[in-house]
Amino acid sequence: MKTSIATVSLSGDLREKLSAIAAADFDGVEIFENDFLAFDGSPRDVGAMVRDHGLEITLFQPFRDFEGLPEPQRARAFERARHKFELMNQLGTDLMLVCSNVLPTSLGGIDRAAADFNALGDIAKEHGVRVGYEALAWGRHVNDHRDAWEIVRRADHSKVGLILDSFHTLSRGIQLDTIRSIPGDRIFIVQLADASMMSMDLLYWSRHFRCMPGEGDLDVVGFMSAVAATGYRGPLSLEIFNDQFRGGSSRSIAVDGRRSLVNLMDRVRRIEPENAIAVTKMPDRIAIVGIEFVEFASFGDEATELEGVLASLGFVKTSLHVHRDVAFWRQPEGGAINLVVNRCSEGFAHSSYLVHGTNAYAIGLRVADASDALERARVLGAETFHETRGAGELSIPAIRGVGGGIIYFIDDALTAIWSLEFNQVEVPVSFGAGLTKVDHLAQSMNYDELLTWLLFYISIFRTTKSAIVDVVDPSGLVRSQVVESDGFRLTMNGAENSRTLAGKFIAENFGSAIQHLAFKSENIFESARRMADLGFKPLQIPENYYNDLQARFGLDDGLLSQLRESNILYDREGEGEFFQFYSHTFAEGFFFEIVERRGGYNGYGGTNAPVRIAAQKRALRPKGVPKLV
Ligand SMILES: O=C(O)c1ccc(O)c(O)c1
Ligand SMILES: [Mg+2]
Repeated sequence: MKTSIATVSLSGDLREKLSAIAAADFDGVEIFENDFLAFDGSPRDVGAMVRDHGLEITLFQPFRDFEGLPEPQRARAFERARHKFELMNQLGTDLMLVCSNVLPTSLGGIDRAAADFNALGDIAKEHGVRVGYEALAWGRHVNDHRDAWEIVRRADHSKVGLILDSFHTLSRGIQLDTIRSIPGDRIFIVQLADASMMSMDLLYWSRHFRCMPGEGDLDVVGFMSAVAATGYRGPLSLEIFNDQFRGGSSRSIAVDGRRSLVNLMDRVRRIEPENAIAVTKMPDRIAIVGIEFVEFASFGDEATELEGVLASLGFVKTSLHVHRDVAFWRQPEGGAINLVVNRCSEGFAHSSYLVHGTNAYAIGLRVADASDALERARVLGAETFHETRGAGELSIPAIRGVGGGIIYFIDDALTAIWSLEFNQVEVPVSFGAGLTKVDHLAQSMNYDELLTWLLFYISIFRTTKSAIVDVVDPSGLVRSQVVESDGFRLTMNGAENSRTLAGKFIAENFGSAIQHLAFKSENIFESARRMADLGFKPLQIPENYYNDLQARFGLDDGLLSQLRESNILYDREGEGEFFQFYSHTFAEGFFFEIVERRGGYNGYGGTNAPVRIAAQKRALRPKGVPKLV
C-alpha cells in the first residue's frame, strides 16, 4: 500500500506540513497549488524539500475549468496547462489533476471534452507528464465518475487517465459497483475522504466538512473495495478539506490520516481478501468484553477526600497491593466494579497526579487476548506504554489514550494480578449501595480532539459510534460523541470553550481526561437510600425540572415524588426508561453518576444534560459550596 495525503488537509506552512506528513510515515504528498503559491521558494526548492523529507509528489492539483470551452477561452486553457506542465517538471512530479469544469460558459458534450483531453494528452506527453480527470460532484456538465470515465475512454490517450475521489462518488450516492468495470491501470490516482451526514450544498459540504475515512458516515470501505477490485495498486491519497483540521495540530492530523488508511485497508482485506491491497497483517478489531478496573491517581488529603466519596458510594477497601500504596475498592456485595486508588509517591501514577491532580488516569479493558489488542493498537500507530515492574509483578500490555492516560489490556490470564499482587483486608462495613458495574465512562476533551479519539476507539476496538449530539452548557456548546459495544460505553465530550463545565475541567485538569464515571444500579431508589445513609450528598435538581417532567411524561405522583426526593433525573425512549443522579464535582471537576436502565433504554439521558450541568455549575459558585460528604 502506497500512502499519500494532500497538503490542503493540514495546517501550517508547506514546511510544517511536509514534516508532519513525513513523521507520520506517508510515502507521498499531493501538492495543492495554493500551498505552493504561498511558499517563498522556487519550484525546484519545493521539489527538493519534498524529497529531503523522504516523500514523493504523487499529484499536483487542481487544474480547473479546462474541458469543453468555446474559443478563445479554450486556447487560454491550453496555454495555462503548458505553463503548469513546465512547473511540474521543476517540481519533479508527473501527474496533474484536472477537475471537471464548473463554468457556466462551458459547453458540455462528451466528445468535445474527450477531444480536448486527447489534445491535452499530446502536450502532456511532450512534457513527460500525465493528466488525470476528476468529476467534481458539482461539475457543470460532468459530476459523476461514470461520465468522467467515458470521457477518458474516448480521449483514448496513454497520458490521460481517471481520478476517483470517494467524496464525489459517495456524496452523490452513485452505485459503487460502477467502479468495478473500470480498468485499474486507467485510474491514475485515488483520493479518499469521508464526511458526516449533513444536508447541505455539496460544494460547501466538501470544502468544509470532509474527514478521515472512518470518522464520518460515508461507505468509504465499500468504495475502496470496488477500487481494489479493479486491480488499481497506485497511491491511496487523503484529500481532506476540513476547517478544524486547517486550524489543528498538523502532527496529530497526519497521524490520524495514516491510521485511517491502515484501518480502511484492513477492513477491505477482511471483506474481499482476493482483491485486497497489501496492508500490514494485524488482529481484527478488538472486542471489549468489559471494564475490568478504573484506577485513580491521588495523594495526601485529596486521596483521603476521594476515598471519602468512594465510601459514600458504598465502596469499601477490600485489598491492598503487596508492595505499593495502592488500594482496591469494591462494593461489599460483590458486583463487577473494581476501583483502584493509587497513592504512590513515585512512578507514572504520581507524575499524573502532579500534573493533573486527582484523576482517573488508567482504565483496564477486559479483552479476549491482551497481546492481540496491543498488536493491533501498535500497528495503528498507538503509543505503547511500559512501566518497570517489581519482581513477581505482572507486566500488563498498555497504550496511551486520551490526555496521555493509560489503557491496560487484561485477558483471563492477566486477572491473576488481583490475587498475585493484592492482599485481602478486613472489610469493616457490611452493606454497599448495590452498584453492579461501570455503565459508562465520560472523557472530556477539546472539540478539535474529538475526531482523533473517535478514530482511535473505532479503529482499534470493535465499537460503533452514533451521531454527535449538541449539549447546551450555560456557557457554550459541548458536543457529545458516543462510542459503544456490548461490553463498553463511552461518551466523549468535546468542549468548544473553557467556560463550559467540560472546558473548565480540561483547563483545570491540565488536559483531556475521564471526567465522570457512571455506575449501574438495578434499583436506583434503593441505591440512593443506602448512599444517603452513608453520607452521600446528591446534586440538587431544581423543582422546575420535576414540574416539566410531569407535563412531558405524565408520571404518577408517587414516582414523581420519589424522583424529586432523591434528585433523580428521568428519561424515556419507547418502552425504555432511564434514571440517573449525580454527585457534586470534586478535585478538578470530576464527578460520579448512578444510573438505572429499564426496558432496553440505550441512551444517556441527553435531554437532562443541560439541567445537570447548570446544577453542577451552581454548586461550584464560591459562596455556599456544599460539602461533599
Ligand atoms: O473543491 C474543489 O474545488 C476540489 C478541488 C480538487 C479536488 O480534487 C476536489 O476533490 C475538490
Ligand atoms: Mg478530489
